[in-house]
Amino acid sequence: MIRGESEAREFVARFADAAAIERLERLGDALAQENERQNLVAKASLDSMWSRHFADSAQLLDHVPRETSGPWLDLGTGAGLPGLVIAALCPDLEVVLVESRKLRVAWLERMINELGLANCRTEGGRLELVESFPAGVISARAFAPLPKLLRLSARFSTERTHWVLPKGRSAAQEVQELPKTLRNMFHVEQSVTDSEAGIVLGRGKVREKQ
Ligand SMILES: C[S@@+](CC[C@H](N)C(=O)[O-])C[C@H]1O[C@@H](n2cnc3c(N)ncnc32)[C@H](O)[C@@H]1O
Repeated sequence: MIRGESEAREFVARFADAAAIERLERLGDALAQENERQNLVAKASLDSMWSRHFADSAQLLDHVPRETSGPWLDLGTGAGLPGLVIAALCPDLEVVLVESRKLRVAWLERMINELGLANCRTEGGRLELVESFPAGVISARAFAPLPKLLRLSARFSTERTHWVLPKGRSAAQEVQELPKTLRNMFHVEQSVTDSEAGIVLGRGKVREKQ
């Protein structure tokens, strides 16, 4: 379990080179500033940016095989979590950020430009209106209850899709409440940033009609 900001930095550094860590430093500074204009993350979390946000996002990489090809589809990216952090850490991986709120989309696009993330793009608008494509990975943090999340994103999944869904303290219960066929597809691993939080993990195609 990660305790404190310096452990969180060390944890994130496992996944990336110095240039990527520098990108996250810049992202952290910009996020703190932007948070004064729009409410991107809880104010109280700004002092623990690395543990609450960056390590919390980066840990998803431990659940996706290195050879996985993209695109990595992040639903309801908001402040950039986890999708923008993943894009900053993995410049060779194509990452698509879906976000419906205009101000947040503008923030994400500004950061993609400022950090020079040629591997990352936004789909500004509601997920329901985004044209389907086969996603290598689907992630979503604090986006929607699991049944709704799966219903809205099923059409992007294939037999090869990895699902990495940080779900906080409700993870096990949300999986338990899924219909049996879906329940068998998913399991929960403990988060390294919060001992009571879980990440819902799975592989494969979710049918659009459940
Ligand atoms: C609670 S925030 C979480 C943001 C970020 N993932 C995080 O963990 O900090 C949920 C985000 O999903 C976006 N959102 C909600 N419904 C959406 C939809 N149908 N399509 C695209 N974005 C959506 C919201 O605008 C919001 O930014």
